[in-house]
Amino acid sequence: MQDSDFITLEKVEKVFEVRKKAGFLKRERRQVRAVDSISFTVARGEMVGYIGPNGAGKSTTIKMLTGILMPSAGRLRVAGIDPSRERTRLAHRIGVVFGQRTTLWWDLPLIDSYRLAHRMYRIPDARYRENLDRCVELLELGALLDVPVRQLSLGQRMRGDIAAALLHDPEVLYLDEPTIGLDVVSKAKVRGFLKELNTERGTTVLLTTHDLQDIEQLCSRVMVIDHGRLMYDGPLAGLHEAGEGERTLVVDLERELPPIEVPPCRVVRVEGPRQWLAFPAGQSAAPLVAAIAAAYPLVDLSVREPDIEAVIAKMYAEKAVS
Ligand SMILES: Nc1ncnc2c1ncn2[C@@H]1O[C@H](COP(=O)(O)OP(=O)(O)OP(=O)(O)O)[C@@H](O)[C@H]1O
Repeated sequence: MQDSDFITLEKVEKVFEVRKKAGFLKRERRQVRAVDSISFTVARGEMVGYIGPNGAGKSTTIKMLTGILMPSAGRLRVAGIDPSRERTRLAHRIGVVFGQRTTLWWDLPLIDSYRLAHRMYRIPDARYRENLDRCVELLELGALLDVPVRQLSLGQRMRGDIAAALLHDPEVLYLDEPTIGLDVVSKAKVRGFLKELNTERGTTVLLTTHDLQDIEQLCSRVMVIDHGRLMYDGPLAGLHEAGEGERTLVVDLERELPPIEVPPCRVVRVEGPRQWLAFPAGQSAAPLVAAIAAAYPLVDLSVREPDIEAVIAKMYAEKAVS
């Protein structure tokens, strides 16, 4: 294994057999192809976004990469290890964070979950101390260590979960929606920490998210999966181009007025004094904001990023036309 193919998938498939009720006593068998012949490699130290609509096959891929699920076909290696055959050996080299679920002990103080990880992974004492101190400092967990996990806010718990996944120095970190439900400040903290982890420690990160800003701020490369197939693999800028992504200016005027006319903005919605203006994602908002402020009685304004679903939907629409 070389550093360039630290994670390797070759025509990986996962087919689930599901039984569906088809009458009073009858059940029909049906196959769901959750992952359909996916191939990619991730180099050591890369930080890659893995995105797609609900049910696209993201979690199934991550579960195969951790060894929880066995592929139905294809070849898969993480750090030279076949995950489903050597799950325990791999566990010492990877960390996993699921945004919607916690691996922490709900009723116990946060520090107890870390002590457990210390023993479970047989982390040498000095290494454990060093990693814990570092996480506590960078993730601002100092005041939270003695608080039972159930009393933590979502953002605090997420930071606690990330620390738990890193105490054993994993070379690979899988993050499934690490910023879901977090406020702006918590999101910034989590992103800042992940960026530092990647640059300072060279940790390889695979990130699943619905938040395009996570990708924008963290990943130089993004993969899009839909219906189990890899639809795009490249830089985020290219995805915007492929999807002709648009951002939206939400403008509050002093009073109700006819639709704003500032090209290339396109008014997509009007509600009383509030108007929504779409503009190309690649374009800077600053000159548009200045033009609107000069010509209209502006009270407030914000910029909304396109969500992943919108970008992907556009990408398909473009493909269908061409
Ligand atoms: N254990 C299972 N048994 C049967 N079908 C499954 C199972 N796990 C996943 N699936 C199906 O496989 C497909 C892919 O699911 P997966 O959870 O990987 O998607 P996802 O991209 O992670 O979606 P989300 O963003 O909603 O988490 C879906 O159609 C799902 O219903």
